[in-house]
Amino acid sequence: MAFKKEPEYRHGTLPRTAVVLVNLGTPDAPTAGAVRPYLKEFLSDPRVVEIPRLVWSLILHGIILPLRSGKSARKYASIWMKEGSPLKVYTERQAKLLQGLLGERGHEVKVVYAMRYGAPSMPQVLDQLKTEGCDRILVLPAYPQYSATTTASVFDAAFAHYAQVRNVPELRLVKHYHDHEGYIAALRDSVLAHWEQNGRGQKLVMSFHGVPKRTLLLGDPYHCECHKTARLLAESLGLGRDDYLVSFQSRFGKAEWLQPYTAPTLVQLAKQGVERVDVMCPGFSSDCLETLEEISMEVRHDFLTAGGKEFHYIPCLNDAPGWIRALTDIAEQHLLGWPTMSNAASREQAAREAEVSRRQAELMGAER
Ligand SMILES: C=CC1=C(C)c2cc3[nH]c(cc4nc(cc5[nH]c(cc1n2)c(C)c5CCC(=O)O)C(CCC(=O)O)=C4C)c(C)c3C=C
Ligand SMILES: [Fe+2]
Ligand SMILES: [Fe+2]
Repeated sequence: MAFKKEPEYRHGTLPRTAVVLVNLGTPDAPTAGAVRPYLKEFLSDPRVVEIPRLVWSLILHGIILPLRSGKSARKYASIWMKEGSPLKVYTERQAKLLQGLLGERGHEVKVVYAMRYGAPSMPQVLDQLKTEGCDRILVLPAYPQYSATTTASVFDAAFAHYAQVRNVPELRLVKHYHDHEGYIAALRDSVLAHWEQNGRGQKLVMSFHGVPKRTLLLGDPYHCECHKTARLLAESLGLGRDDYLVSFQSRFGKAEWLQPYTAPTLVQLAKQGVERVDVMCPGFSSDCLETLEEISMEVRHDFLTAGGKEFHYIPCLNDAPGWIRALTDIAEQHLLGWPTMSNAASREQAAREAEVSRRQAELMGAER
């Protein structure tokens, strides 16, 4: 295969380091016509559905896409914001705010966002950074917990893109931050703020996106990382073992997924006489279809129908200032060792280096 010709970029253009915040992706519009190609791209990823390709292709094109696109579009329509899909709106805001805070901390870094599926696509964004002369790239997936279905797929897309590039940039990847103190503190603060405003429920339910149970048996650490996040958050809130629950949502298909499942868990709580629950989704850094529609609408309905009285949904971290600080800390910790200081600082460093070179040259002259 032929590697592409290198673009002519503007040498000396700052910054040369970029952070790419990558989220899952979302359709461009809440219509069947826009949802279908998005689902096709997403569900064709072998990291997401581990079924022999030919069999899966028949199921996907024959059953899933025709049946699900319209149904899914109606759900998207129920949560669409005037600026667009919540997932994209919040991811874009996070990238802007991260850019601002890294700048305030003296880093000369460009922050952009990309989507694993849909737009703006990773190849498009990584190509753009190349033409701008960025040769150090930090890929920061928006997923706190590592899973092969999500995080590894983002890494695959970066590797696949650079496999076609002649002059590959330095590349760093953030694998996870499920136990990062800033992330846990931001979650804790969001719960405390909610309790302060609305009072406190009998149980705090932490619902994470599910994955097939088979992936856990094959060694994916996702399940473990979700439980660690939950334990650390519970500890930081001073909760006892009976005060909170971990569950897994968004099951897809007939196979067994991680248990317990969120919706049946809430129905069971209602039937046991639990009147008020607080529900949060710590694995999603932005609100999206799976939180706003599935949890805050569908599961709320299930709980109330089963006899529950009050269902409080605690929003995701979205653009909360504490979360942006944590995200900035995470990025900063991974940028360590890369020359990202501001122009002023790098000019000072350049002046110091020039002085050292001048002295060395003098010494070499003296030795001759
Ligand atoms: C088919 C298997 C799926 C796996 C495995 C899976 C893992 C997984 N997903 C997220 C985060 C999100 N998923 C979202 C939507 C979504 N997820 C699946 C399927 C799987 N996810 C589908 C088919 C959809 C589309 C919506 C639908 O038709 O039901 C979203 C929301 C996107 C949005 O636009 O708002 C997120 C976010 C994680 C974290 C994860 C594994 C850990
Ligand atoms: Fe999903
Ligand atoms: Fe869902």
